[in-house]
Amino acid sequence: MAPLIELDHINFSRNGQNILQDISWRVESGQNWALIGANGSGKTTLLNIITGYLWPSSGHVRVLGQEYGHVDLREIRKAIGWVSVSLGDWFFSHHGDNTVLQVVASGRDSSIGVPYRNISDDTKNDATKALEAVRMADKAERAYRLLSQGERQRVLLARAYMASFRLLILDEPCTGLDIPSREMVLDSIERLAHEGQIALLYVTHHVEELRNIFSHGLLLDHGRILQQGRLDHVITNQTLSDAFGMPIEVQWDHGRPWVKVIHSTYFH
Ligand SMILES: Nc1ncnc2c1ncn2[C@@H]1O[C@H](COP(=O)(O)OP(=O)(O)OP(=O)(O)O)[C@@H](O)[C@H]1O
Repeated sequence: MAPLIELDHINFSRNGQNILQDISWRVESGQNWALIGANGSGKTTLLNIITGYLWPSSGHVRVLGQEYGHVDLREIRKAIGWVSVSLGDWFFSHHGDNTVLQVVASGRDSSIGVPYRNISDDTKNDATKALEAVRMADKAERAYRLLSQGERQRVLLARAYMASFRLLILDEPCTGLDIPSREMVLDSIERLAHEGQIALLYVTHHVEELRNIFSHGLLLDHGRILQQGRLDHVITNQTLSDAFGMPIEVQWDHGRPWVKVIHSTYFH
């Protein structure tokens, strides 16, 4: 089977600034990747190239076996989900009065619009199962706007269950969450990883969010790949200290990395 993502020597510059440099990366199906990097390291730019919203200055992009430039991007995008806090905000402002069930059901055709009526019984049943998977079934009839930030993220994950995505981008889904809310979102992601046939691409600068469902990592530093491969090779004292520009120590616990800043000379 063709790799889900193949990037060959991607460069991207804007206004004379090299934002991404010489990025070569393959994501095979069956792998879940973490995309890690400090603020401004190029993560969002890379995601926009993968989803065809930005065009690289040079290099080749193939996604789901299709070479960009020779493919209908709308078809590719139907196979790629992108869950982010901004998507949650968008639903809040455009469809906040809809019920949680309606928002989840709208994932069935991967459209951004929400079907207000005429949800078939099959879709309703599937949406209810998806809500059970993220432990939100009891709030199915509640208006989406009444949910907390963490609940919103779990509803968007349930919505992603409904679509037949092959690749799901989880773009800093724990932003703004307290510890229990974060762990509940991570529980939902873990269930999605175990139950779904979806490859996950988890974007973060908080490596302690990476539970052991993530097999591989790509670490960006100022638009270049600092390290890629198995997650435990990518997240090390050395690589994180280099990427974040301060001394960091990693401790692994049940396949999950936790970080400690060694001393705070950085800001002095
Ligand atoms: N259109 C553009 N024109 C000029 N510079 C840009 C453009 N888009 C992004 N940049 C710059 O490219 C760099 C990478 O930005 P990007 O948003 O990809 O980083 P990021 O890793 O997603 O950051 P964050 O974690 O803060 O979201 C930044 O320095 C940003 O200012």
